[in-house]
Amino acid sequence: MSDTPPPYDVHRLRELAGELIVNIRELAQSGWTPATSSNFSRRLDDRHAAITVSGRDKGKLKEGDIMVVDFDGLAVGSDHRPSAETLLHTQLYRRFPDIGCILHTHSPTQTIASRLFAADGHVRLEGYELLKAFAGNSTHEMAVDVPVLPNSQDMTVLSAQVESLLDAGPMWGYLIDGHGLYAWGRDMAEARRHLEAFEFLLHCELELRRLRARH
Ligand SMILES: CSCCC(=O)C(=O)COP(=O)(O)O
Ligand SMILES: [Zn+2]
Repeated sequence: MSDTPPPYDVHRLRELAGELIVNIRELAQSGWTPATSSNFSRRLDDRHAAITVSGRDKGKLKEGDIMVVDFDGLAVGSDHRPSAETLLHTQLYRRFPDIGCILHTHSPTQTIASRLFAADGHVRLEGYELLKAFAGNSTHEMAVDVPVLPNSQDMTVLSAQVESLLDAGPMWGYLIDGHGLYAWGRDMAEARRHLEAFEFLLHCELELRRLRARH
């Protein structure tokens, strides 16, 4: 065992791991994390994040299923493999000091919407009261275009696409085609609010599409 203390606050890590586990279990119970999919993280400090270990059943997470990475995506003080999508988390923590929590889920609604709207490159959410759930919005009289990125197993490809989108304007999340949704916020409460707003609004768009196709 090493005598060198870890380069992060161990008490803060335990606190954040507890919060992650409670929230991830709730999301798993909603059916948003099938077949070990999805990954989740919290900023620990200005160089480290707590993130889920790759491949774990998100409905049965324990404290040992949360590990620490630096903002290069390298494991810190752990032999586990961090989420395969770690780079998509660390790029946001690096770029935005205000982001404290990132949630990535694979709900049926998110995945179906990503397929249906992939050709458009975005899903337009317009005129909904729930747009006010996104931090900084105070009216329904606006539109939010949720980007839909082509999927890739190469995280450098995906993260480069995300960087270009972030250069273009403010975002609260994005879809990846045939894959799922990324959403984030200052803390867990804000990230959950954004995630749940996306889920609700995407569901509305899918239902509207279904109903309009009948008439
Ligand atoms: C069987 S899920 C495929 C990988 C994925 O999309 C995901 O969200 C989970 O990957 P992780 O390495 O974070 O477990
Ligand atoms: Zn995924």
